Amino acid sequence: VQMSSSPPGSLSDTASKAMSSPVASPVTPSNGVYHYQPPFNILEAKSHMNQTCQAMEEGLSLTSHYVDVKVSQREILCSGKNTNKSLDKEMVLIGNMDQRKSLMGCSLNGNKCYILLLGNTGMGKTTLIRKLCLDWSRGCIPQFDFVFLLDGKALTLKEPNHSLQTLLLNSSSFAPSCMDPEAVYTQILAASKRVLIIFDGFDEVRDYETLLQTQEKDLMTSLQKDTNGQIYTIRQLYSAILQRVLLPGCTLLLSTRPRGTANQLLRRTDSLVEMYGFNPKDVETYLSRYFTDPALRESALDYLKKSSFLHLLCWNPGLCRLACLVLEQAKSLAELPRTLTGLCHQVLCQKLERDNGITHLKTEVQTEISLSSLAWEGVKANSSILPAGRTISDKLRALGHRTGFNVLHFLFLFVFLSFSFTRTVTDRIFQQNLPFQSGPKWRRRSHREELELAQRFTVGLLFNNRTELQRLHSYTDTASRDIVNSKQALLRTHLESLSHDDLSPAQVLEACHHVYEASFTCSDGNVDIASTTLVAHLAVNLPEVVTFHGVPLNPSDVFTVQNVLDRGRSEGRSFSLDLEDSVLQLSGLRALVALNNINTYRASIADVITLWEELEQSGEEELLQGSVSKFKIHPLRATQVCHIEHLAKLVNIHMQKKLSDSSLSLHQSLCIPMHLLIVSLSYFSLENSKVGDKGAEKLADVLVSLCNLEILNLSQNCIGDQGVTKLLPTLRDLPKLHCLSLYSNVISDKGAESLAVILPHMRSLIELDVKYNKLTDVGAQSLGASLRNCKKMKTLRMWNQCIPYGVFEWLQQQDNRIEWH
Ligand SMILES: Nc1ncnc2c1ncn2[C@@H]1O[C@H](COP(=O)(O)OP(=O)(O)OP(=O)(O)O)[C@@H](O)[C@H]1O
Repeated sequence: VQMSSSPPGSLSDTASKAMSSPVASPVTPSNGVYHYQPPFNILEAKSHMNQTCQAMEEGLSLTSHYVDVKVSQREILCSGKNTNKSLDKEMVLIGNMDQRKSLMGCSLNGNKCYILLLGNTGMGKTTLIRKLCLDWSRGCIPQFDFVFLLDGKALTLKEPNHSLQTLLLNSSSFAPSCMDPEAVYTQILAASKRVLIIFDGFDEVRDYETLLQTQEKDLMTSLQKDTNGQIYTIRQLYSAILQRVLLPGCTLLLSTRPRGTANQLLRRTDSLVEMYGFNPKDVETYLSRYFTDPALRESALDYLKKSSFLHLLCWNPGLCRLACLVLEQAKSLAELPRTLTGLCHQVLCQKLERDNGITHLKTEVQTEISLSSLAWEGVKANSSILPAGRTISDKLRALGHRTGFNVLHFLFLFVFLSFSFTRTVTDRIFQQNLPFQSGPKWRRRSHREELELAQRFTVGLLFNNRTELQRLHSYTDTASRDIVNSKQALLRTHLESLSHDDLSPAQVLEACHHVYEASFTCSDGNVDIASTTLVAHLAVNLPEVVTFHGVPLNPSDVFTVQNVLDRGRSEGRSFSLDLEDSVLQLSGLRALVALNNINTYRASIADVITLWEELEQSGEEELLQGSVSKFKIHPLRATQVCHIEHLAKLVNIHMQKKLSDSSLSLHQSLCIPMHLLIVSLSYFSLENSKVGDKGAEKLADVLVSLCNLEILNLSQNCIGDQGVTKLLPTLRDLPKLHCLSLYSNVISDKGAESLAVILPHMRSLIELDVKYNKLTDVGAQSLGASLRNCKKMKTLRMWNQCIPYGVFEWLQQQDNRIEWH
């Protein structure tokens, strides 16, 4: 990740060598030019940071194991209409090809003051942040003299015992001891532009949202005054930093998982950066760093490539690390886990066995509170933190640490869930916590990644090998069999009674995962018949159009979906797939499109074209032909200007009858279905897509081909007179266009006059909307006059504040055939 444009061996390092003692002012005038003077011994702070940030986890260090991942900048769509913004929706979802284009590295160039780093569990946010700190300590980010890494988990500390000074100098990743904290603090305040504060460890966006809520006025005034000796809670201080009450000039970097609503946060954020995990090459790099012995490395890589699902799970760096742990021990390919549950189960057993933990754990369970009830309490409270008020022995706590719950959240959950098949989890509680529940409580909770993972593990474990399960608790064989049997039956009834047509796209994906975990977790290779009927049941009952619209599909998601759809083939089913806004990799798109029981599919046009090009290059004619003929764009939902460009490219392919300029052959036959799809398009909406005048010009080229277009919605797009003038000749030639919306653009009288000239030639037009543009009475009257020659026109929406009501009434009297709004 390129964090800065300046070379290592930076200004601040050089300067700091010369300035090892604190100076009174960081900025001193000399000859009228201000030279920045670093305030204290930066080298000492950097050396401390270097040590604290190096270690990733047991035996791994950033220097030896870090894989340079790319991050992607995402656009924020602020329509301003939605008061309860969900982060997932408000960020512009981009297809794989656009994603690649935006892999440009995260530039902390000082202009971006509020940066949000997004990524799901295990995607490497903390690791990236540590690398950033390490880079700073090595002088690669010279624009910051102070970097403070603050822990989100500290929010749970309720006691008011910090001032800003002690928070930064004692509770962050900063130097362990400061010779003259007062002086350093003064420097920090005076040079807040050279301060980077990083918040890591919050579970989700919601945590930040709550910190942005308005605080009491007295408290804010007191914080602003920053009176010496005054102390606050961590929450108050975090909140004041995020609300720019404290250190207003500093740069903020917040890391979080992307779930939850983020109304206020999105408004403040300057830059949104997302982590996409490892690509196949990164996985190889990781393995080659993890396995230093060449023979071991080769066999691990070979095993991994042969275990499809495990290989795909490595897309998540956290899971890649777990995969390496099992690869390290695997003696044969057959031993490798085939599900997420299997992977976590093996890692857990490995860790427990190494620490001789099973014995401890069994004793603990018998003498202490039951771990299973703790697990369910945690899941029910949506928390991975051990429930407060419970007395948990130090031994158990230490075991939790050893098994990695501080490192990998889900592993921790797994430890506890392994015990959920005990009597303390009654059938009623078990049923209440099964997936796909409805009701307001669940609507809120169902967004929780932890809960979904817990449910997935539960299903996987239930169908796991009995002896494996028994390794983790001390029940007798019969008792454990009864418990598992009764819970398996409950789960089966639950899954089979689902109304599949009512499942949301995300729930369909979850269902695919559940049945996959149930079918393939069992490590002895004996696939349980009951669990495979779950796959068949889902495949038979899925609706004909399976949509994952707007649900990002990672490589392992694609695998489980493919598993169910493919099973549908043997059950005589075929499907239409909606993969629009599913942000899936090309390999995933290819895998799904290649299924021969897929009738049609929709996906990002740019990704689809790239797939075709790849198939053409690799000479896979049959697959190319299939993927062209199955592709469907109708009804087209274009929401960004780049979608117009992609559509233009598609039209171009159709016109030229070849995929690219370098294509040798024409694909006459391949172009026919595409041609039909494009020209059959009747509805085209680009509402609120920042089209602008430039986009309008590109759009005009595309619209030429859409001769069946009936409805065109271009509302809220900043299209002005120039843009509308470019569009008009094309609009005039669309023979079927009966509804045109240019609502809420910036068209003024000049544009309205051009429109008035063209209107009588748009013979099918029935409804025109130019409401909330910049027309005055002049433009309104031009349009009004033109309407007399528009035979079919029935409705004109044109009102805005600049048109006097009298003009409106007058127009109405002139032509009462038209409905005026
Ligand atoms: N770039 C990387 N290079 C090497 N290993 C990585 C990288 N990113 C992540 N990892 C591995 O994945 C593990 C999980 O990563 P990390 O803790 O940074 O994820 P996270 O996004 O912060 O997760 P959470 O949201 O659960 O806190 C790390 O402990 C490390 O082993």
